[in-house]
Amino acid sequence: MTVPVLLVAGALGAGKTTLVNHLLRHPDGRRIAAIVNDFGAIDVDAALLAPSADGIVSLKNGCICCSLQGDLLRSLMMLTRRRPSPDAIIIETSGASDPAAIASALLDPVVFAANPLDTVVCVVDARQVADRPALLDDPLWQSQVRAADFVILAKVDLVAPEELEQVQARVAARHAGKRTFNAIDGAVPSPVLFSQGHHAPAIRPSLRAIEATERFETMSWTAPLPLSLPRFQRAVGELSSVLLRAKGFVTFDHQPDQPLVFQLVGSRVTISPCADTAGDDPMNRLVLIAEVGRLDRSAVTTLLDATTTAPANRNARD
Ligand SMILES: Nc1nc2c(ncn2[C@@H]2O[C@H](COP(=O)(O)OP(=O)(O)OP(=O)(O)O)[C@@H](O)[C@H]2O)c(=O)[nH]1
Repeated sequence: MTVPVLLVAGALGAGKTTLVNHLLRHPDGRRIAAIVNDFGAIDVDAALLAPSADGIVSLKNGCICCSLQGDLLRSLMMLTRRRPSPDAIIIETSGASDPAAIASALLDPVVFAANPLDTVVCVVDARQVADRPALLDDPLWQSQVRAADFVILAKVDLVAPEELEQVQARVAARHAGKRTFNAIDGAVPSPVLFSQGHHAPAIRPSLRAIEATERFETMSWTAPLPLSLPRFQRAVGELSSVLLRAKGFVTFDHQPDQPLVFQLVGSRVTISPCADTAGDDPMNRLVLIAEVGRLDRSAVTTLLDATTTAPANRNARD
């Protein structure tokens, strides 16, 4: 039994989970399984994925390009053996992953025979590139785009038409001939991503795979009590200059029954309602990611702990 693989790469917060969710919600008759890789210790992406998927495996607390490669290959084998077997398996890399390293593992002849690498896509946040074009020259971003057959320019709803043209021109200038597709909320026609025949993807392994742990560090924060919204907003304001990415679930004291999804990408924050979160998990759980050396863990913990409405903080001013 062979089950082809779609590899979804892209920087932290680019819009990978949103794209995978779109594909799971619009499977066009395919049974699609997914393997998601969160760099942090808390399972945020798996919790945000459509329950309709034909199997989801979450590999967390490391990168499938380095420390979790064995787990990735075991998960692929496990999903392939499911009955009925999936028609396709999507692998969503963590934003810290170098897809070239994952692709070379997948191009191993034994793995390829069972799980041919069908397509590699790189999701690029069009808003981030419009704001900071130099990101395209970052070695990890370059490696992610270079490894891809297609670039998905995500969040095009957040850029003006002339900005979008500039972003497209910048990608083309650095990666001549690379085909790009625009996406809003991950909406890309699935036939583009699931090709009929398998082909050699555009992988050129980088000279040296970029080790995620050399570049990024992550910490988790949890709290069992609701948070004060103004205090949390202030804390996030203070942290946003240090953080590259943060995500997770929060609950505020004025709406203690409404779990919310918290997302921070660069300096952009969104908080949106969440249908459900896992029953026994703490009501607030966040993963925070920054460049190595920039996270003062105890200061961040103290700052965030002070946003809870725990008795010790009740007298703090909002
Ligand atoms: N406005 C807008 N927001 C988007 C779009 N796509 C994704 N987002 C938002 O961008 C944030 C990050 O999206 P994710 O899909 O979680 O990004 P990711 O690449 O999976 O993030 P990591 O796995 O943490 O690297 C979320 O708040 C999304 O709702 C889009 O097309 N338009």
